[in-house]
Parts: sequence; structure tokens; C-alpha cells
Amino acid sequence: RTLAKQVTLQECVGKGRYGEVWRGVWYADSVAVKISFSREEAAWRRETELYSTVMLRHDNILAYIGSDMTSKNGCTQLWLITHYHPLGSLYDHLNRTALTRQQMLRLCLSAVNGLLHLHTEIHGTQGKPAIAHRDIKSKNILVRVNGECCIADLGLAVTRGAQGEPCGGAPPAHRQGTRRYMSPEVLDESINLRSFDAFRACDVYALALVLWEACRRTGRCARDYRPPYHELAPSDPSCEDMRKIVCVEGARPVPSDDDHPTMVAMMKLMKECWHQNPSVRLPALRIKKTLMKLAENEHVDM
Ligand SMILES: Nc1cccc(Nc2ncnc3[nH]ccc(=O)c23)c1
Repeated sequence: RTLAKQVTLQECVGKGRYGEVWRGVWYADSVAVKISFSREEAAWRRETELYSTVMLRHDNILAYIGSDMTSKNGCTQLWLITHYHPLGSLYDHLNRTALTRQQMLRLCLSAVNGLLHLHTEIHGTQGKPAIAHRDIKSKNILVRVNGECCIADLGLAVTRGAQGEPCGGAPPAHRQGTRRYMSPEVLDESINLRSFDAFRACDVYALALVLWEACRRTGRCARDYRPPYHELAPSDPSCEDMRKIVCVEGARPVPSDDDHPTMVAMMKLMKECWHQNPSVRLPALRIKKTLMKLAENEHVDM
């Protein structure tokens, strides 16, 4: 029996343009099954290819079990089967609960740790190429029961080639990813599409927006959940909407007015990471070190 036939679907836990995510049972384990529509075949193939060829076993990357292609009443179903996380995405979690500074730091540090693992080339037999995610957002980050995050959805990821060029994935020519999280250089199409490093800088910009989403729900000044650019962009914004906001006006999310040193440091970190100029943004390793210092000050055990 193929993998899909060994899984019993129990309940739908997510629905989107991509398809659906179900909680399933595979022998004794709970699994997540992302069922994509056939128009998403390229992303499904890319995610399957990456998980199958690159050792991507890391606490802060969604753990892969397998992929399968089945047909249900004549319709092709693309399955991606992974570990299941009952708390759902960071987006769900932030909508559901406010955070202490310790919880926020644990979530942010583990998310950066996952992105750093993707961004870092590892040499040797168990090695991996540098990978840029290209669709970082709070809906693509899952919350583990231990309070850490793991990064999901590698359907748009690119790896670094021998000459520093981006490899794999759909031709990066036309804009991909989630428009609300697109960096200024993607929105005004000034990005150098032949440079892998340019895509890493886009991940850092999007991550900064996620840090802002988490900080908005943190501490004594915690406010209701809002997506980035909620007061400027309509729901389902166009690239043109976002270009006017992010490139022309140079607007960015409004920092929290919490003057606690940790929150002040978080705001400074975000501003560097969502900078208009990609080369000013910090590399993931620097972001991690800054967050580790803040976590240490707050006695967060990582
Ligand atoms: N990209 C991708 C691929 C496969 C599954 C997912 N989603 C999930 N994975 C694991 N636990 C979950 N728990 C709740 C909602 C979810 O959406 C979920 C995302």
C-alpha cells in the first residue's frame, strides 16, 4: 500500500488557496497531511524534492514523513505528510493568545534558528546547500507544544548553486510568495534575480514582519492581533497596493510603545531587518545572537 493509503484522515485543520491541511493517523502517530490542488504541483514537487534530497532534520523545521500522489474520483491529489502540531500556526497562536516576553523570545529565537538552518550551507556527507525559503510568514510557521516554532512550506524554496545563483523552484522571474510579506526590492522588481543572497535578504525582511506580529501580542502593552500593514493595505492586497506602501511611502509596521529594554531591543532589531536597503539587513546568525542575548537577560532557557 502506498503511504497515502496507510493514513486515515480525521479532521480538516486548515484550508487555503493551496488546498487543505488535515490531521491524520498513520499507524499510532498523528500526522499532518497537506493536500494540494493539482495546480500547485510545482510547489509540491519542489517541497518533496527538497525534503527527499537534503537532510532537513532540525527541531525548527517541520519534520517530513513523506509525499504521495493519489486520485480521488478522477481528481489528482498531492499529499505532503509531516509531523502534526496541535497548536497550529504562529498566526493561529497569536490570534488565540497574548505572550509574555519569555514566550515571545522563545518563539522568535526558535523561528530564527530554523531560518538560520535553512540559510546555512553545511559541508560533508550529511551536508546541505544554503536554502532561501521565499514565503516566510506567520501562517507558514508552526508552534510546537514545547513553545518553540518550526518553519513549514518549502514549496518556493531555492538553493544556492556553485556560482552563487539561485537553483530550483519555479523561475524566480515572476513574483512569488505572499504579497503582504514581499520585500521592497521584490515589489519594485529591483531585486537581482541571479543572486541567491538577494533571496536570503528577502527572508530576513519577511521574518522582521513576523517578529513585529509576535511583539504586538507581547507584554503589558499587548494589543489585538493584526497582520503587518493592517492599517494601510486592504485584505488580499495587490503587488501595486504593497509597492505604494512599502517602496513609495517607505511605510513599515508601527512599533509597540512598550519601553521595556527587551521590547526596545526587539524594535531596533526589526528596523534593521526590514530596512529598505537589503545589504543593511542583518544575516540570520546575527539576529540569532541578538535574540540569544535578550533571551539570556530574560532567563529564557533555550
Ligand atoms: N506546509 C505544510 C505542510 C504540511 C502541513 C502543514 N500544516 C501543519 N503541519 C503540522 N501541523 C499542523 N497543525 C495544525 C495546522 C496545520 O496547518 C499544520 C503545512
